[in-house]
Amino acid sequence: MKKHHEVVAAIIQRGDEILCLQRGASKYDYIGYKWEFPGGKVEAGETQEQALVREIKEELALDIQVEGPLLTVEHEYPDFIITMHGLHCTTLNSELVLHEHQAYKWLRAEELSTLDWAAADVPLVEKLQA
Ligand SMILES: Nc1nc2c([nH]c(=O)n2[C@@H]2O[C@H](COP(=O)(O)OP(=O)(O)OP(=O)(O)O)[C@@H](O)[C@H]2O)c(=O)[nH]1
Repeated sequence: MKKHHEVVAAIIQRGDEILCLQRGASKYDYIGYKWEFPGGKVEAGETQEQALVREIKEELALDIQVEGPLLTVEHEYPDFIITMHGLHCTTLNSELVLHEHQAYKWLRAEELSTLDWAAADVPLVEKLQA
């Protein structure tokens, strides 16, 4: 049976721009170099909000405030399944450091579709553009 992960993803808004991150190489080629929203797996005993604040601090050295839900997506990849909660966030500081990703962009909602998104993110991008 495929592993199932609960994932949180931050839609971080700064003015009218949203933070997009590019992953590096991955053992799964369908994820490597894809664009995604910052975040990661919820660990045992954590709330979605706690997991997201922790992940964004680890990945970007950024302090965020979680504002509320955008959309939850369930997506089956060839090797695992994720339930991903996309949450609207704002930043408390704007200087970020890339600890785990290879690139970032701040884009307006209408520009998001210029990137090659991880498949699970497509519904989030569509909702942001609706
Ligand atoms: N953070 C994040 N993960 C996403 C997004 N879309 C998407 O398919 N994922 C997938 O969800 C999973 C999240 O795991 P992760 O690797 O970022 O999280 P983590 O740091 O807790 O995991 P690790 O410690 O195993 O590396 C990955 O398989 C990732 O490819 C997204 O927009 N943001």
